[in-house]
Amino acid sequence: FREEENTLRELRIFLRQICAKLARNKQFYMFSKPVDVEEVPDYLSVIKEPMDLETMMTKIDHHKYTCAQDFLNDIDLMCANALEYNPDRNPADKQIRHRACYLQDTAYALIKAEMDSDFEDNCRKIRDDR
Ligand SMILES: CC(=O)c1nc(NC(=O)[C@H]2CNCCN2)sc1-c1cc(O)cc(O)c1
Repeated sequence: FREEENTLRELRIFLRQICAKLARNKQFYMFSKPVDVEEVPDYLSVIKEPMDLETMMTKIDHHKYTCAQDFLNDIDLMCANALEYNPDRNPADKQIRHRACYLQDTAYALIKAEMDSDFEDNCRKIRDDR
């Protein structure tokens, strides 16, 4: 059991580094904090489950992620929300969709590049056994 806690601690440290790196990128500014309903008043009537990088950092600290895929699922949610809220062909919507896809691809690439697949397999086993 102590080994499992060590593995999950290592996962949290790794995910914080990934999350911080994404949040530092100016191109992902609009994904860094919860959507500001002052700026986009109808957002919560369209998007049922908002997600952002600050919320994800808090979820790491609350031990909500037991493997990298759980973290990537929230990245996928954040991206899907942006595509859903910005469907139109106008330049503003297109740019936000592009940024959302770029964020998603960057997150997957960072994790695949820096995470040992055996480590992720171990984390998933811990998740599935819980
Ligand atoms: C994150 C997101 O999905 C988002 N989408 C927007 N879309 C629009 O403004 C489109 C909607 N269609 C008509 C043309 N405007 S603004 C916005 C946003 C940007 C920020 O700088 C902070 C923030 O919290 C949210």
